[in-house]
Amino acid sequence: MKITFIGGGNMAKALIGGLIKRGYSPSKMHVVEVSKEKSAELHNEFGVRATPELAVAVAHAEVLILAIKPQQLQEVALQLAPILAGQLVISIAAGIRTQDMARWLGTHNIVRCMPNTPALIRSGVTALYAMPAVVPEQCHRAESILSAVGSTLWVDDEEMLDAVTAISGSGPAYVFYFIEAMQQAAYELGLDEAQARQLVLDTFLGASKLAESSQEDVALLRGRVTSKKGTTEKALLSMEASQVKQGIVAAIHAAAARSRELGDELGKDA
Ligand SMILES: NC(=O)C1=CN([C@@H]2O[C@H](COP(=O)(O)OP(=O)(O)OC[C@H]3O[C@@H](n4cnc5c(N)ncnc54)[C@H](OP(=O)(O)O)[C@@H]3O)[C@@H](O)[C@H]2O)C=CC1
Ligand SMILES: O=C(O)[C@@H]1CCC=N1
Repeated sequence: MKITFIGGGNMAKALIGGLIKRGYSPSKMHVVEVSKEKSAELHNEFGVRATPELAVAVAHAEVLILAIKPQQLQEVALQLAPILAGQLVISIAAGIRTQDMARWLGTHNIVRCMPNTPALIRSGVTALYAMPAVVPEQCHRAESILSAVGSTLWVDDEEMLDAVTAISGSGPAYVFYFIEAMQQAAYELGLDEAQARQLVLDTFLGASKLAESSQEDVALLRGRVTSKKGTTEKALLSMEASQVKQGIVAAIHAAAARSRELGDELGKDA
């Protein structure tokens, strides 16, 4: 399957890197990227062809992946409209709704999805939504691309993609933020960089694997760490006092609201 990415930034790189690790041939992937430096990087790092020319890269593709910023999408879609030739269009852009893309692109053959950057190591998770006109074979195509770089799920209500964006699309950043905080504490407590890295990352990996393998609620797993009058209890009380959980929940609501807002703001015709 020949895939053309439009936009060769962070998320396109994560998908391309993951697909190559899965065995996709770089020769089957094109990238349309305006920046010469980024194009050279893409070629050197992944061996894919990167060009600023839309027409040639689109003509060769069976699937187009829109990986530009939401603010760039309308302009690119309007350029694509006259040169599309029945290709499946997959958008990974936050917020932008399929009905708006369909109007700009002149096709309903659109799958909107929300991947995340762990796709680079084939540990991503992607939620997908297909416009009603997309035939099962094309849905399968989209799923096969995204499932090559991690797990996938379908949502039948497009609005749920705003929630997905806030949870798993942006989610790696929240996890990295928590890791940064734990590393900072580790340094302050006298551990060196290598020790802090090992202790923090293995704790995240171990706790995630335990939660995944367990049938029990994570609150119960947390309870097993928390000895009466012990250290964890002290830490969790401190987090409660600082309203850490409420802060995280509020932050995720803010991200979902921003996704909806992007759709409202950028979905209007310029
Ligand atoms: N980063 C993430 O974790 C995730 C991002 N997404 C979505 O993926 C999309 C891309 O995000 P991300 O990779 O982070 O953004 P980036 O800014 O890293 O990538 C977008 C790239 O597209 C280039 N570009 C701009 N205009 C054009 C054009 N007309 N033709 C071709 N290329 C162009 C940009 O160049 P320049 O910088 O010069 O403008 C940039 O290199 C967004 O819509 C985002 O919502 C979805 C899931 C997760
Ligand atoms: O921050 C953003 O808007 C994008 C969408 C999800 C992750 N990054």
